[in-house]
Amino acid sequence: MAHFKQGIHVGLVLSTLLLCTLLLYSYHAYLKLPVSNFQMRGASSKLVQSMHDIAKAKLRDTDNRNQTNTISSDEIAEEHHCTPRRNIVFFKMHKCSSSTVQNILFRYGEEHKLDFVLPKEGNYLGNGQYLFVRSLMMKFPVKKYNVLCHHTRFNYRGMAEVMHSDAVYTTIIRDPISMFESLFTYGNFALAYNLPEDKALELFLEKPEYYYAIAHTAGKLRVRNPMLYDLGLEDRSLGDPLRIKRKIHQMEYQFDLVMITEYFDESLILLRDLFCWEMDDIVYFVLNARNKSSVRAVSPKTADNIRRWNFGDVQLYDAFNRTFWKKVEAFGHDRMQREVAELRKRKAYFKEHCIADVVSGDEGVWRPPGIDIDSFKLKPEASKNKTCVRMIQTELPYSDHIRKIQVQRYFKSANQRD
Ligand SMILES: Nc1ncnc2c1ncn2[C@@H]1O[C@H](COP(=O)(O)OS(=O)(=O)O)[C@@H](OP(=O)(O)O)[C@H]1O
Repeated sequence: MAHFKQGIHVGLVLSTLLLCTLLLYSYHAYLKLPVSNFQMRGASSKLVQSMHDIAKAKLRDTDNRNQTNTISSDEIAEEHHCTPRRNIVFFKMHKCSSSTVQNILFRYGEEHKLDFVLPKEGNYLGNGQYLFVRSLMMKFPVKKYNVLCHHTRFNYRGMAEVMHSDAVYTTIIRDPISMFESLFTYGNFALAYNLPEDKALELFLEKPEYYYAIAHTAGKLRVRNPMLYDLGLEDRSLGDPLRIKRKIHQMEYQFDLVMITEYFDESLILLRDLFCWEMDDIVYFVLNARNKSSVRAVSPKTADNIRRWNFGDVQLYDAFNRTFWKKVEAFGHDRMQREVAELRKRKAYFKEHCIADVVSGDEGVWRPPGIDIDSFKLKPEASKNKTCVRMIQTELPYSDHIRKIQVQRYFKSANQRD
């Protein structure tokens, strides 16, 4: 009996020791886990971001969002250095300063001879209603493409099929109030709903369900939660709180960076950090801005109505605003201030050297009837400077140019090239 008790005692001591060892081991393993983006600081941010990227790439490759992925140290070491990103999806969100970002990508892609996913003509992959699928694009003899940055409806699977597996996914969103007003006015929804132009927005928002039903039948207009619509949320889910929540949650995994129009320069600094690009790669002039005379004032009541009707976009904006500021915090507020100041200095430099004048309603710049768009006139000496010329080039002519050089690259023999 005494032996038996002693045996139990020894057994208990041994199992306690084993348990302690296991606990210590797990704690050690826990400490080695990647910290969240929120905790990132300065130089370490790229490493953690890379780990995050690898984890996301794995998530995508396995296409199993519930699976837990382990990251090997080899993978981390390989990703530790900063290599400029050339495989990029920029989901071009309507009326969210996306033409300005697209121009940055056009310039970088042209300079580095990257392969773009291109519409067969014009600037839309599809007609704005279809989710992206490869049949909407021009075919080139390449297995995968580098950059996708034209208007379409977001479809992660469809895009992943044509993009490299390490592509970074980005987009931009805007305050739902100014976004909706811009979309409504620029899109001339007054005409579509047969409403008097000067009160169309207010009248639409008095009976949005009624007008939405008309739009729905016509299957044409993105008038409810337009950002979520662009992001691929099905029409029938645009008023469904649960599906909206799920969509936003899914986006947290699918996008590496969601920029914010209201913090455009800060957004570009985060983009530059993610892409590992030079400061001059992200300089820009604001493109596709309406002249003030074409912008409608929004009263507080109308603003409330816009928010109520577009509650999904409001949730989207709020969620990614929080994510955005966590990223800024991780990046470092001081560093952000310094880099924004540097970007603005470079912008001022290019403005001084390139721009003679800002004009409104230029015939050469596409604009909807009745809307004036601001555009730029170059200084005579800048008209031969490629950077200046490209920086002011609007979406349609620049898309044509990119299409032309890509066709030349793949389909025309050397002696046919001009
Ligand atoms: N840098 C920067 N900062 C703030 N706002 C900016 C910027 N660049 C463009 N914009 C505004 O974005 C609107 C145009 O958006 P898009 O280019 O996405 O429009 S489009 O869908 O391609 O037609 C358009 O908004 P509205 O003028 O209100 O229509 C532009 O003024």
